[in-house]
Amino acid sequence: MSAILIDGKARAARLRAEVALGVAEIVSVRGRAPGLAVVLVGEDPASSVYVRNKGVATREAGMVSVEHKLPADVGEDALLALVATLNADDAVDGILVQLPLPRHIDADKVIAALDPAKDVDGFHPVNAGRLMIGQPALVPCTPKGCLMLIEEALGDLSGREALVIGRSSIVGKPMAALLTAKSATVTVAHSRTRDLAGHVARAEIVVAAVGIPAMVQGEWLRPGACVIDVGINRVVGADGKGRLVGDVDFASALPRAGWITPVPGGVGPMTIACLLANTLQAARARA
Ligand SMILES: Nc1nc2c(c(=O)[nH]1)N[C@@H](CN(C=O)c1ccc(C(=O)N[C@@H](CCC(=O)O)C(=O)O)cc1)CN2
Repeated sequence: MSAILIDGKARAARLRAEVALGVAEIVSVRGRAPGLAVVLVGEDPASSVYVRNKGVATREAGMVSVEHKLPADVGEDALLALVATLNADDAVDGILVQLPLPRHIDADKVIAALDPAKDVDGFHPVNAGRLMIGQPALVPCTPKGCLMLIEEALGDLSGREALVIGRSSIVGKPMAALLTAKSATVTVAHSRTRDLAGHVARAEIVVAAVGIPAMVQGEWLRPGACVIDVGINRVVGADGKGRLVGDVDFASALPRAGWITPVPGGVGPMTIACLLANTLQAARARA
């Protein structure tokens, strides 16, 4: 048996089309398209690509995208001043500061300076707290997209055994909160977890977000599990060419899983589609 491949690109395209319809509606009511401000500090090649792709997707959905590119040595104060300006700008419905930031900048301080109502990444402590206590919030894009893919594969998640591998504020923790809100029984594994293979073997849902290439072995999986691979790891193959691999060993997982996301083409496209959905949500709330 071979797992069903979860097509994140196709699901993301559907979500983007839904967002575009919502944008047209808000434009007809409010007379102005939602505006997203994206801040990029430095010239990290991957971040530059993500920011460019976000700009393209935002405009394709009918929204306004404004990119602010700052040099890698920009001071924290200057970045905080830009955030304050964007917070106060009525044409800006959503603000996103691309991560990672250079080491001399305190990312937590910058995120905390965002207006929570414009925090379309869902990283602000107010949004993180609301998610934890089950109140309406802007939810981080990657786990939001993962949940959509899981629900589409499995339907009702109530009582399902879920394992989230990784406890970052961007993916692991919000993912665990979202699955808990759907009444799944959630375990969070991390670098200190003993017997990771044993936890994986019990899980009907595995979300791998550790950033270690092919760490999760297919033989560990419970047969038929729904495997969501958040990892985007650049490795050099035996042929000397660079390629992307996830946190799950795809070749060994494919015959054992029930559903699996590929890398690329799984979770990644959902991240950007959910950013558009969050920007529309923020614009609606502000309208
Ligand atoms: N402020 C934020 N910073 C970062 C986030 C985020 O959600 N907000 N997430 C990641 C990067 N990221 C978006 O910013 C992102 C990563 C990957 C993809 C994607 O579509 N990946 C493709 C492969 C792309 C490639 O070839 O490199 C895929 O998986 O199919 C989109 C967005 C960290 N920073």
